[in-house]
Amino acid sequence: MTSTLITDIGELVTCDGTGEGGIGARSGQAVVVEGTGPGPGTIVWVGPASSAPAADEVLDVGGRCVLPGFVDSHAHLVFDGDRSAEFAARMAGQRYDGGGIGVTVAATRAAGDERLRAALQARVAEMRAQGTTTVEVKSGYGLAVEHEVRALQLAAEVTDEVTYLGAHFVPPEMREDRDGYVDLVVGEMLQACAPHARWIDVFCEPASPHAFTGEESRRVLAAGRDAGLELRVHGNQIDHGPGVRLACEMGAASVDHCTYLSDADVDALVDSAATTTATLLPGVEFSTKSPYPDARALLDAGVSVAIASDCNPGTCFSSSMPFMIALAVREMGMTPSEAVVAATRGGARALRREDIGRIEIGARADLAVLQAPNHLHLAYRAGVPIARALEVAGD
Ligand SMILES: N=CN[C@@H](CCC(=O)O)C(=O)O
Ligand SMILES: [Zn+2]
Repeated sequence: MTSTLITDIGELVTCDGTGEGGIGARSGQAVVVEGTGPGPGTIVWVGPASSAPAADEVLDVGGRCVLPGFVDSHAHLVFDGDRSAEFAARMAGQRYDGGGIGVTVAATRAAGDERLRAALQARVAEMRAQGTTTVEVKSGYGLAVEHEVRALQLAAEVTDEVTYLGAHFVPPEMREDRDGYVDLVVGEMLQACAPHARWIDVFCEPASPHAFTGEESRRVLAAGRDAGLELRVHGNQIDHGPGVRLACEMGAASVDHCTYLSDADVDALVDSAATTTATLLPGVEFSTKSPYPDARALLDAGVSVAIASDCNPGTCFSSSMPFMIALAVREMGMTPSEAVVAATRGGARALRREDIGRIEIGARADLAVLQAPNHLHLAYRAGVPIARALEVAGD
């Protein structure tokens, strides 16, 4: 067991629920971490630097800001292929309708295991280099039994938060038999995939011919729950629809996107705030030229809000949680404190995790450090790589 005392912290952002937006930011603090390595240690002490206990090692962070590592609770990282031309077309006015998923499915199916693994590992490393210490990873670009299982197995090599998303898109070979594809997703594919996943997700979007209706989504989620998986939903991304209310009704941990919300959707999110988090993905609005959801109104109404990257080749090929924080502040009406909390403790809540997303005694020592004195710089210095995961001896 090695203990490490982290000292000379400019601002310690605990996200402990106190202070403006729950940021729990304090100066003059120190943190002690204990670990046996490999893997993250545990936070064993937090308090005034003047009364810090002795430790085996001292890590002087030189007046920088220390905060919980970002919890990116929505990402699609197992894929091959390039869709940059689709992005350029959208910037020229084309609307996103989900059809491009088929391009990624073809490329991903054709890729060898080693190629997919290397790409996945590089994406996770890219995230860590920007301060993300937990990421959820979905399947959904295989859409055939062996390809979905392969994606989940690869995802499990890099995270515990693995999500089965067979209901991402109706693949081309099943286009004439949608019902048959849903049968597969809730039948043989689910049986093969459930042992490799914690979560099940569905792209509930009746506005897209490529995605799933409310009733199809209900079937997928119910089958997943029966198979022991917990629920997440892609909802209300392209247009108004049933996704948000379905997620709330079925007790999903998170409903993600929430771009188009009716008053009834907001009411459902308020009523379900103890169970269901609205995970906002502002990089998608940026990359699809869509309207940003009104996070201010959701927070004021009492909705549980997280922000995540949705890193994927179609709607947002950015892995940067600092960029998402900057967008949340600039475009969605969140204060800098609220955005940081939504990217840490909020993401943890969307994953039903209490051991991450906060700096408290007993939490995992998943920490990030900023090349800056305080958290305001995350949005203030948008586009500048000031955040990174903090490596602590004993980890
Ligand atoms: N909308 C569904 N899934 C992804 C996009 C997938 C893609 O276009 O490749 C999303 O979360 O935005
Ligand atoms: Zn997604």
